[in-house]
Amino acid sequence: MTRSAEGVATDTAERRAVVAKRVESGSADLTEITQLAAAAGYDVVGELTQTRTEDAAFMFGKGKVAELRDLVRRSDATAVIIDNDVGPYQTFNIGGELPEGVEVIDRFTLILEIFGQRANTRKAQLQVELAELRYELPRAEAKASLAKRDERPGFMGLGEYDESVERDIKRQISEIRDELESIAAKEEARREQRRDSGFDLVALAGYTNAGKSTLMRRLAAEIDVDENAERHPDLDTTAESQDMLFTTLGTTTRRAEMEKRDVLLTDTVGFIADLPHWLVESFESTLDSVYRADLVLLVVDASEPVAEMREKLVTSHDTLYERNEAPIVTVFNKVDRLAPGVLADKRAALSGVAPNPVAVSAKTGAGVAELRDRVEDELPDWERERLVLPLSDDAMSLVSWVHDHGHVEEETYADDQVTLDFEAKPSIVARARSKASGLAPAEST
Ligand SMILES: Nc1nc2c(ncn2[C@@H]2O[C@H](COP(=O)(O)OP(=O)(O)OP(=O)(O)O)[C@@H](O)[C@H]2O)c(=O)[nH]1
Ligand SMILES: [Mg+2]
Repeated sequence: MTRSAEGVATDTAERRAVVAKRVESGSADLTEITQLAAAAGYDVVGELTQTRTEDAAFMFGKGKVAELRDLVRRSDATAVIIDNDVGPYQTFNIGGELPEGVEVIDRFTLILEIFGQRANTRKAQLQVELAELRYELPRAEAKASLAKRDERPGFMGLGEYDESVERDIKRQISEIRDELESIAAKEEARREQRRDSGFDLVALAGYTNAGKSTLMRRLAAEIDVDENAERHPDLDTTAESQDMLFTTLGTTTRRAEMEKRDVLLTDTVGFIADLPHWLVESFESTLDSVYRADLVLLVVDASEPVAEMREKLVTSHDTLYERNEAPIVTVFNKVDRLAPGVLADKRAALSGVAPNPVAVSAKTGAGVAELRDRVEDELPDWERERLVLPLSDDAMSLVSWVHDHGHVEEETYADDQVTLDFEAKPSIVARARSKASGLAPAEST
């Protein structure tokens, strides 16, 4: 795939990359790194793979590096993207063999580059910065020890300088952590406030490109953004969809169109396999809206081969396992791309990792009604309550409050009282009861 990146960044016209990968055995698969390169705005102009044990100095064999240099020259590439965990020395050594000015990028710096381009909220920017600093820290340490070892005069000063760089990085990391924590606390308060208003919080999770944002738009009702956007920056009408990895980085929340329940749906950043722990940790709080939801919809692309679906389901479950508190419903998306009969086979093959999935096409809308029903079924049960209220202004505002926060089954008016039969979340029922008990009896006229 050599997709040019319209709309990603303006200065990407001149970005051409050779993608390369080393594996210990078997043959290297460049599909994902090529997609990531495209997502970052590179034209992939060459490919190179090698099956061999790791070379300590160059990652690849020396001959392979020479081949890489020729390929870079021929294709006029501006960068080499390596789908391995390339050490700082290896990066330096490979760079030294390449034409002047050609960048050496590994899988993680590439992902960081994508995140950096997409980060459009303070939180996302802080997370990218944090990940960059955590990537830099061991490299600064390596440089400092190199400088110390080096006996050439004049390098002593550099050694001391680099230790101060290290201290500086650590200080910045701790400042960013503090700010992220305070953002997380605000978000938690906002979730609680939304719950108090009677909303159930449903989060979309899953591997990048599974179709979360497309499904979100299917399920969502239009909301008045002008009114809400400023107060809640995550209430956004546009959760972009593109056939690209990591289209969505920040979280977007919209109200879902449901029969009974008031649901707020949050779209989140996609998962991806094989991320180093420091990168996952830097983005941990992005997933708070998943971990702290009332229900999680785990979306998988059902048009992919079973083996890939299984791997992605396992990765997703691993990511959720530690911290997730909510029930999970698996959604098989893109069923419009499946030949008849294939869906049943995939369901059977994956029943161990995806029991009872809902099959949908976010694109055509097939199965979406069933998904809505399933969401309402799986959300924590509502309580039934009957309140008898006087006919006063205060009681009338309680009646409309109950309408806003629950589902009124029956509302019967008699001469001097109204009977309200309704269902709502337990916390809402409790509040309605306490409001009702505080009402003065109706004044007789
Ligand atoms: N055929 C088909 N394509 C779909 C369907 N749902 C989504 N897509 C396509 O799949 C691609 C990815 O969709 P997105 O909604 O951006 O996926 P995402 O999970 O939000 O991806 P990230 O934001 O990168 O994590 C887009 O090209 C969509 O048009 C579907 O039901 N059928
Ligand atoms: Mg998305």
